[in-house]
Amino acid sequence: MTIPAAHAPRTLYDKIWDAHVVDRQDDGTCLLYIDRHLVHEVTSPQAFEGLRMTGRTVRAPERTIAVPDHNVPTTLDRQQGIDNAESRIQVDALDRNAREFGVVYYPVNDVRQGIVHIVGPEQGWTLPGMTVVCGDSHTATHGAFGALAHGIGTSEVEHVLATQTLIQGKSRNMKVEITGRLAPGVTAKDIVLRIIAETGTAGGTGHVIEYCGEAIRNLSMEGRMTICNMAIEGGARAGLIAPDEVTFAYVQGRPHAPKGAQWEAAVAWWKTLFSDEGAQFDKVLTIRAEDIAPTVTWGTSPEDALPITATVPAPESFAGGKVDAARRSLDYMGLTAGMPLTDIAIDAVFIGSCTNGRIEDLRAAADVLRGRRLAPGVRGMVVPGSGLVRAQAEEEGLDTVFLEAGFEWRLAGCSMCLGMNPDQLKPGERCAATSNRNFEGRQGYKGRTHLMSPAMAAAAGVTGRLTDIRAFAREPA
Ligand SMILES: CC(C)[C@H](C(=O)O)[C@@H](O)C(=O)O
Ligand code: SF4
Repeated sequence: MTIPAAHAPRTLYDKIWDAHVVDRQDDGTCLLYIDRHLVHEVTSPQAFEGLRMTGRTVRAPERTIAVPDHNVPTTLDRQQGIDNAESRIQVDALDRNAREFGVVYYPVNDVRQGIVHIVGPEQGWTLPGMTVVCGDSHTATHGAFGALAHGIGTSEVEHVLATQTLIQGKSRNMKVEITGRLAPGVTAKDIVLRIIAETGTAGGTGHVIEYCGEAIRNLSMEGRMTICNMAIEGGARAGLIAPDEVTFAYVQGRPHAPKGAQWEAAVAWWKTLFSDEGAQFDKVLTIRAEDIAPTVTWGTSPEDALPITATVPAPESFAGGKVDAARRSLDYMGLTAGMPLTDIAIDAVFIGSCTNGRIEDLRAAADVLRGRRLAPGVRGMVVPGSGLVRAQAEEEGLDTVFLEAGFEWRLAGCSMCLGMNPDQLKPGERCAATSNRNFEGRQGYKGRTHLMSPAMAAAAGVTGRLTDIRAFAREPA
């Protein structure tokens, strides 16, 4: 029996896509309606300039949300302004553009300012079933709500500003299922590092990944955002998680979430947003949660990830082109094959970013640090993902825990995730980081990055070495 097209089982991705098609060309290319356009200062100046030069306006300013994050200083004196000219020009341009074009705007001195991917969900701009775009690759984060969230380039930013639509070809469907339950000490970050270690950074190329399975269902929204945030590091166009009661509870009551009868109607629709029984995926990966260990990266690509109990791999153990890449990675990272990962000494700890800069991440780090101190010679920085995350942490006394442990307690921004502001590693410095990219120079010229969960980064700070949180948790503070 052939199932009529209208009733053919569809994936979550298919459903959101279909609901947003404005126009379809013969070759399948579509014009999609965009529900939310998030804007930061790095990828928007030319786009606004393009509008200005052609006398156009922003089509839907009430759906356009601007916030500076990459270049802002995170020190308490940041109202004094930005020293670096390039950074200052970008932040000033956003300020001028946001006001001139009348978009929603959280300036640097607003308590709601923060990393764009933390602010969107926090304010209730990001909702299930929406299309969300931003001139930023980690827009995938918003997929945690069951929203189709794409990173776009600057010319596309201009197109969306002007038309509230985006030209897109449809990606293929990929399913990543995490069955069973996570062991103690294992977090969303470990799941996603493990996934990328298995698929490689190109494994998701041309696909939208839907993450599902018991271990995903059991994650908080914070954990789900950590997973979707790194979909892009696995090469995918976007990551998605079907919305459920956890999602609705997170969204309800947020400033821009629907209210009253609109809320009821919205939830009724959101409940239809899941992949139908029998829906076809082009690619499937299944991992047992029980098999996932606390995971860290050893190299200069997010796929260079291993359980903390492993040793630094020998380049010859890889196949093809990866042999040279691994050799170069080890050289850059200053590591020797065969060395236990837990022998790697660190100089710095960075807790923050759109991957792990939310309140739960800060709580997890503080739980490890309570009554403990950074190892001698190790410097640490906690950078909340938004002003509201910072305020919440202070209400819970987490700032005191961090300060007593010897960490700096900063204002919100991207900070040392990519060091576009003064928060950078010095050449040769090695950092336990909760961010998402360990590329050469990512956190500062010749800086060395090991990616891991907030609890693992905190534990590394205390011992001065990469540390297995499971063994650490048994030691008295
Ligand atoms: C600056 C911006 C365009 C970039 C991105 O697209 O991801 C940044 O956020 C990053 O994480 O490298
Ligand atoms: S926190 Fe890092 S990954 Fe996230 S948007 Fe900022 S620079 Fe990009």
